Amino acid sequence: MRSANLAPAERIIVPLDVPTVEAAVALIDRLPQVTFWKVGLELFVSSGASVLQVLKQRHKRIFLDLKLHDIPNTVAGAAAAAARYGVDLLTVHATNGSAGLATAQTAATDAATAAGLMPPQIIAVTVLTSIDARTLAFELKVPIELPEYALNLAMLARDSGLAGAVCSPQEASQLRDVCGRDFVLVCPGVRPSWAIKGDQKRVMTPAAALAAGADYLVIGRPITAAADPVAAFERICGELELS
Ligand SMILES: O=c1ccn([C@@H]2O[C@H](COP(=O)(O)O)[C@@H](O)[C@H]2O)c(=O)[nH]1
Repeated sequence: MRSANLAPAERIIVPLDVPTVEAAVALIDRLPQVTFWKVGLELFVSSGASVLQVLKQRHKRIFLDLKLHDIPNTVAGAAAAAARYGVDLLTVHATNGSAGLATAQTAATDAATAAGLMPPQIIAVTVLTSIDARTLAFELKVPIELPEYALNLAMLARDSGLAGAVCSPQEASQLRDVCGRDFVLVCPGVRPSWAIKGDQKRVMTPAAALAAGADYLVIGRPITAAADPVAAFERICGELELS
């Protein structure tokens, strides 16, 4: 999934972080200009896969953000099941290690091919954007600097055959330089200057994130929790077009 010729609006992935499929459909229909939606843990756990069908019917691209993390056999089974839904992107944690990452990609590719579908691009979550350097060092006891740790995890994903990584835009430039132009970088932790950070710790503005090398920006609450989500989405697109 090369992203070279995409318009700014096509680079924005909006998460459906809502508790019911009805709320998800309302959001999808309120924002017809959004081409790429993310289904994450809240909606998938509450409502299962039905929303994926809704998105398919509306010809939307789908990022299934389940952040799979388990032993290789279990991750492979879940990745294969996800691939049979015909999703475009799927997440696993890079900390699965190389065996789990490689098995997930193979299982997803085999399952999609057997079903006559395009295989999903599997991308590895490096360091959650809600984690700051202090938490990484003092709670998680990771003994190297956060940017170096994120880079190591991205390289592990690349060397295990994955298509890309999820990272903070603060690490995007370094990951782009090392992992190459074709490695897909998906960045949450994106906040326009006028939005609040909430629980996100390692943030950048949308324009700065794209300039740093992100292919896709995951932008949720600044759009979905805005009084006028359509105006918020258009404002971000306008800022990206000016940059
Ligand atoms: O490191 C990560 C990985 C995934 N996410 C997901 O992205 C969105 C961000 O939503 P906002 O409302 O823009 O904060 C959310 O669905 C997370 O699960 C992330 O934030 N950080």
